Amino acid sequence: MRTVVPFAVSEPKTRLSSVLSPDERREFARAMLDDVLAALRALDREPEVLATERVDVDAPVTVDDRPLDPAINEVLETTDEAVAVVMADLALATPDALDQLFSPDADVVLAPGRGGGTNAFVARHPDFRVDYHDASIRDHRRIAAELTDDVVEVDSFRLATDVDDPSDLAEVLLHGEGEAADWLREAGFELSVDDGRVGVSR
Ligand SMILES: Nc1nc2c(ncn2[C@@H]2O[C@H](COP(=O)(O)OP(=O)(O)OP(=O)(O)O)[C@@H](O)[C@H]2O)c(=O)[nH]1
Ligand SMILES: C[C@H](OP(=O)(O)O)C(=O)O
Repeated sequence: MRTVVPFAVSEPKTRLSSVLSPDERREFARAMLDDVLAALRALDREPEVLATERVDVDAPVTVDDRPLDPAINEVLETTDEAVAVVMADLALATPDALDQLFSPDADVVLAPGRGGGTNAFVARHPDFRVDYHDASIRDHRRIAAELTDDVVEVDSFRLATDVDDPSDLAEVLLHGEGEAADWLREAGFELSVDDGRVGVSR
């Protein structure tokens, strides 16, 4: 099985622009990527990074500057074995959580994200293709169902938590166990609880 981690290098996490500078977004995105790669390696996976431009990471890198759909679909079209795709912003992903993605021996395994995305998947069916963005889990459920009945969805808080918006940073401080949580603390972020509302302050 190929394990692919897509990574936007130059302008990542624009939805965090209100709380992080461009350089901070690059650093934070990189910390989350490193956490995801480490969690995959702890499962004896050999992740490869599908990056929008050259990047110096401790993993094989394929550069493809096209958007996610054509880049990932080319991997699916040209690979004669199962493919796993795990997003680089799953800052809560642990080996145990990721094991829920790899353990089911189904034609397609989907890990939905809060807000409707598709945070990870495993495709053993050779004709599965991706259609990311705009609540993509709906599209991927349809695409998989058109191919096979053998589809499993992962119910995992950790795999469902991708870091898109400033409100997600609280989850990283609460539950993150890797570099991304450390990076936030070193950048001066703290958890804030005000009248039951949880957020971050800096
Ligand atoms: N290779 C590749 N990876 C991408 C691309 N767009 C997003 N990604 C990665 O896919 C993951 C999920 O995508 P998003 O949550 O949209 O990440 P993002 O584009 O950095 O975030 P926003 O700018 O806030 O939309 C992130 O870890 C990105 O690094 C792309 O066009 N190509
Ligand atoms: C890539 C995209 O991420 P989102 O924009 O939903 O965070 C998706 O999962 O379809």
